[in-house]
Amino acid sequence: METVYIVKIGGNIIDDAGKLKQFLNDFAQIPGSKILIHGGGKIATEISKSLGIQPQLIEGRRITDANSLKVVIMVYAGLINKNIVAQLQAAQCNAIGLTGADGNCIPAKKRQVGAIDYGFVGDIEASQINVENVQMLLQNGFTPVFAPITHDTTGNLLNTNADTIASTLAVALAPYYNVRLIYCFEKKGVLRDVNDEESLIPEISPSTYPELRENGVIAQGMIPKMDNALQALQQGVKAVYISHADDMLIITNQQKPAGTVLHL
Ligand SMILES: Nc1ncnc2c1ncn2[C@@H]1O[C@H](COP(=O)(O)OP(=O)(O)O)[C@@H](O)[C@H]1O
Ligand SMILES: CC(=O)N[C@@H](CCC(=O)OP(=O)(O)O)C(=O)O
Repeated sequence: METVYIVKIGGNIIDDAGKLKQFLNDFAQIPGSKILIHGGGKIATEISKSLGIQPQLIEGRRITDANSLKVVIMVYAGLINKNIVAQLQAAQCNAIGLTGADGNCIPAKKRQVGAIDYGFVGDIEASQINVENVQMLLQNGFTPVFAPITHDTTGNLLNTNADTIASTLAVALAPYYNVRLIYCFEKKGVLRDVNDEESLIPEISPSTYPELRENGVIAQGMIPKMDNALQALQQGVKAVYISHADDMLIITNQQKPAGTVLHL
């Protein structure tokens, strides 16, 4: 089976022009088929505030009202996605920027109102992803770059967590490729003390995760990341890492572990 690296890059790296450039130059050096999924929550939060729209997040997930939706579409599908594509092109990586609506790659369902009304947030399923369209791009030498925006197939765009897009895409491609999923961010990996870079937890499994979550070691944005990462592993993705953006090439090009490795 051909290997595909699916890499997710988060808001704290995207927010720093120097770090983003370094990361994209590294990403361009990954050999073979690869897909990039980017977030950008931090920038959306800043731009929302500058427009007088107060952002609201619960456990790393954004409450997306009509005005917030306009902001995230502009920021994720426009500003961030197109800047990333241009920089990858400059690094000789034939990137093509997409939302889930493009080529109907990632259809979604608007989240039902439960205890919390998340607004215009899209939930996605691996079985609904149009794998053939993604494969067609990979087979023709393109590197898809997905923004965290999906659509409901009736004309409405929706906001979907970027970590979830990465894991769901990874699961959808798992029957066809040796999929290796890497969540890159600004810390060494999952840390026992979020302020101590030396406190890396090298391995996490479904049996060790609940305790880490209950005692608050894993909090905020790390909760959806861990939930998604473990689900991907349980659904056929061959390897999942949560690592520093600077360590990505250790995994992809040197084929050594880095950061936190998830295992069953
Ligand atoms: N145990 C932990 N180890 C590392 N980061 C953690 C941990 N618990 C919470 N976090 C937080 O999770 C954040 C990463 O998730 P998120 O905010 O979604 O960022 P990104 O989109 O950049 O990946 C870190 O910046 C950190 O503040
Ligand atoms: C529904 C939802 O939460 N969507 C996320 C999408 C962006 C994202 O995931 O960005 P990071 O990876 O940088 O956190 C949001 O708007 O914050």
